[in-house]
Amino acid sequence: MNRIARTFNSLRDKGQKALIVYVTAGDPSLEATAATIPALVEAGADLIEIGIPFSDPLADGPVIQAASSRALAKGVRLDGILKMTAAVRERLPELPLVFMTYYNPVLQRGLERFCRQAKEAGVDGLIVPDLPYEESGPLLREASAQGLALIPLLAPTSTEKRVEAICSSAQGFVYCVSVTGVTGMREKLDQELGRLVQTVKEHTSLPVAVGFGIARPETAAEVARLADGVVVGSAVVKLLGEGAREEALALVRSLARVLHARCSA
Ligand SMILES: O=P(O)(O)OC[C@@H](O)[C@@H](O)c1c[nH]c2ccccc12
Repeated sequence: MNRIARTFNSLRDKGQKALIVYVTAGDPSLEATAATIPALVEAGADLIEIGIPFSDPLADGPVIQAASSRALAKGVRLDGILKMTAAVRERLPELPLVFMTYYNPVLQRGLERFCRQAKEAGVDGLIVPDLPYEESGPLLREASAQGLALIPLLAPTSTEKRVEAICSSAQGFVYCVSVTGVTGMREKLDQELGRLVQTVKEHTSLPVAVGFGIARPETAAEVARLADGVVVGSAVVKLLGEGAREEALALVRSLARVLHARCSA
């Protein structure tokens, strides 16, 4: 069993939900990211999503866009990110690590080489938001060959037919986007979220995580009633970007507290 499955299984056995935390690699520096990830885990993160900064992050809102620009301006590139990831992996052998990358950096490196190098660095899965399911075959093959999970994204606007098709080739977990739009903090979740998670659960036995717009423990608790995990990005990235590291860790602790409270669902 791989680290992603092991983590979700052991949380489920304890009646807990997964806290997935996203960080942009290299903001403010790769050294800082390498030090922040263990601190986030110590604060309660169960899985870390490492964002590879990209110049046209079309699925990202202002907070993560700004973090990506800052990292790129500092000269953060894929080779450095792979090295940083390998160092984190060495420190935290059991932590599930997922790369969030747009398709361009993958294509530039070459699908086979990208997947091999990610695997060598200790990565467990990939999220590629701008790769349409219809065109995901080649990457799915290379990722599978390396034992990397290609984690799909589904939105409240996805039709049931599409949910079914995407679930049939999904690996790791299924990422449900809670709102249509870009990443970022929001006050309210989409009314359709419950229906989407339900439909996904009818088509796969993989864990389901929900992300986009979750910033507060109250919202996380609401989502945890529906899904197996919650993804939090912008809220943490914003605080880290402001140099408010202690506040970022406090936020993660407060999210972990509600998600790791034993629930009966
Ligand atoms: O930032 P938010 O709203 O908390 O959403 C999580 C998100 O940041 C992370 O999963 C992510 C960052 N960039 C992405 C692009 C596509 C899908 C997901 C992501």
